[in-house]
Amino acid sequence: MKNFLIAPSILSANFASLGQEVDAVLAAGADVIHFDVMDNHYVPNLTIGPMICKALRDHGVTAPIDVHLMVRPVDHMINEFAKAGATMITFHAEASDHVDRSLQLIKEHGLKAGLVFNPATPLHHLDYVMDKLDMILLMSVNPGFGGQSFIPATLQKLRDVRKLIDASGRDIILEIDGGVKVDNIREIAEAGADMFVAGSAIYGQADYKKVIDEMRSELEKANV
Ligand SMILES: O=C(CO)[C@@H](O)[C@H](O)COP(=O)(O)O
Repeated sequence: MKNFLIAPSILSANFASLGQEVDAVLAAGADVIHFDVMDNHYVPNLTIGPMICKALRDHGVTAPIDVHLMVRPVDHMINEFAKAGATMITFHAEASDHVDRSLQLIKEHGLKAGLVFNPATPLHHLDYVMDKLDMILLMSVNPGFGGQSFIPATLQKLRDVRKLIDASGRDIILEIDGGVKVDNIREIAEAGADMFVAGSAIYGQADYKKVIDEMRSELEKANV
């Protein structure tokens, strides 16, 4: 089976006990912690910053932390999250004045770097930077909130990006975020995704292990 990664989004966790919420999804079999950073400027919501990322590291979290920056500008936050213990950092191309420089900055910190595309953002931002990407994150909802429905047009976009990645010959993770559930994860995998962010589908259930196991068993059936 392909190396699929399941990344619970802590946006849907209980922030009053975040350390335990992260421990619980990792014990339940999650591969990566997805960390949504919103600034009430690039997106109409305000969430968590580098202090919380560092607090999770200090709490003892050793799993990869995937920081999704929904902020404008991005470079200062890249530096702060690198210090705070991020493993990978993605940002929206239109939120950076200098996309190539921001990608380089992430790489200089020794972290995985990626670009994020909103549902209607065209893929031309990939031109000329494929060689600097470790990940590409496609949003399958408009960013800002958990609990939205998967936008079906994203399936074709996944197929298009999968072709670009395969043609590049590079080992770039294709990440999908928004409305991922047990009942659509297989189709999303078949469209080309490797890494699956799921917030409400996991944290909205009492038994995190049961959902993650169900997701994995759907992924095992994927024809890829
Ligand atoms: O970045 C975002 C929203 O902007 C996501 O990471 C959501 O947190 C995903 O939540 P669900 O759609 O899985 O509930």
